[in-house]
Amino acid sequence: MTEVRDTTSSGKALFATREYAVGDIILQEDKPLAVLSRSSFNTTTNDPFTAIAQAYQQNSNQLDIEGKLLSLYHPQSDTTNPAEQTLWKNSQSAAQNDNRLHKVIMVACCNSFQGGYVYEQASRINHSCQPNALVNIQDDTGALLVRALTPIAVNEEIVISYAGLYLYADTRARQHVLRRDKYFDCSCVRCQAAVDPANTIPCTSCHPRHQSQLDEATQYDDDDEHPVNYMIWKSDQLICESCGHVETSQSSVVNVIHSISDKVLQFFEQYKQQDPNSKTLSEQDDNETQDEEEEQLESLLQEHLSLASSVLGARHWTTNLLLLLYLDRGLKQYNRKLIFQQTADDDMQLDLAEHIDHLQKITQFVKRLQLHLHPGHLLSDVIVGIARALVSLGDVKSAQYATRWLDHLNGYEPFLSEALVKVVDSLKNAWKRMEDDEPARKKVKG
Ligand SMILES: C[S@@+](CC[C@H](N)C(=O)[O-])C[C@H]1O[C@@H](n2cnc3c(N)ncnc32)[C@H](O)[C@@H]1O
Repeated sequence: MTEVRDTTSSGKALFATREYAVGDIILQEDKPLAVLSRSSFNTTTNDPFTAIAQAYQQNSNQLDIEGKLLSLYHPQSDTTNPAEQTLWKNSQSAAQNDNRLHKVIMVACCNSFQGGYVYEQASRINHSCQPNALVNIQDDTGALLVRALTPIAVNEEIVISYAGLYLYADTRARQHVLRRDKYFDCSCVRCQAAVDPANTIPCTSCHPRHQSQLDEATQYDDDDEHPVNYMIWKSDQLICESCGHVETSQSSVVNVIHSISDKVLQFFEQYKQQDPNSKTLSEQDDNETQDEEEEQLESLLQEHLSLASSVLGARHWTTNLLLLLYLDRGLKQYNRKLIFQQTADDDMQLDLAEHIDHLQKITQFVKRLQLHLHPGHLLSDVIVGIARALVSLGDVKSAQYATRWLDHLNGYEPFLSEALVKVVDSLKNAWKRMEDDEPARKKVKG
């Protein structure tokens, strides 16, 4: 049960009128009000604003929904917000002097979910970098469910993340992406907090750099006898938690952090566009070109990961999100190899040990952010990937270890697809099946 109310800083918003526990359904909309995206209709342009205009004009119930669409949020002509001014200006020519169409385009830009879906109620839900709810949309029908990610009290605002993977980035990067892609300046609690744990680097005084590079022990931070001292971003400066050394926002260190963060952000965009999994069938290249692109992308990923970890260290968001992409790719390659080889050879076992080490590091990073979100929110796919790879080794011990990893997903079941819940259950029980089969296997071997 929810209600739309006005707020002082972010327009209208959706509020809870009863308590919700984690996993409860807050809102359900069986179909969207409109689908306004390039892929939804037969659009013939590369300009995203013209694509929205074409999609709208081809929408058969255009006249019935126009009133409802125009009542959704869109910038006014006198807006003083630079991001909204840009949206206003850049979308104007696509509307070809049709004021209503211009507003529809802006409504789509400010309110649509992935796939171009715009909803009557869900499009009233504001963004927060500390969300308490998660939206799930069925690809084919556009049916939408909003579930509570954290316990929600009566009169609490329902907030979701519009930031995708960047939810786990630092404040500067999140704000940049939201301004660029969603046209607003985020005023959420996390953006206003003094401390930004995603922007953490080894202390520049305790760990002097050689040609701006960290030594390997500091970079990997896995030697318990020589712990690394970290600087945390607090109220506009980096402060060492151990020696008290300070780097102000004007220091060259901060410039370096910004320039690497910008480079990584650019790389993420390139990765999103080139990743074969995110391309539609008509966009996919032939096998040879695909292999070349894959190789290039992989070496670029490695290059960026090595830059981030050697300069910004193991706890910085750039290192951890790049590591997550690397892990995801590694697990997919592992599974592909397994299909051809049936059993994992020594090299694959070493790869798997490295993947597990990476997953441990990213899990620690997520905990340090203190977002009050379940680790499954970022890591469910890779946790299942690791468990699948462990079970494929075929021995009881590895399968038991897989179960321990899958236990990290306890409590996150309402957010997993039905198919994935089945996979998780079957992987969790794999060691019991192996144990039952063990005498028979030993007999065959003997
Ligand atoms: C999908 S609408 C959400 C509902 C909207 N507030 C309304 O009045 O209908 C998205 C717009 O809400 C505002 N908004 C959402 N989250 C915000 C936030 N964290 N900080 C500031 N503005 C926000 C921005 O104007 C954004 O373009």
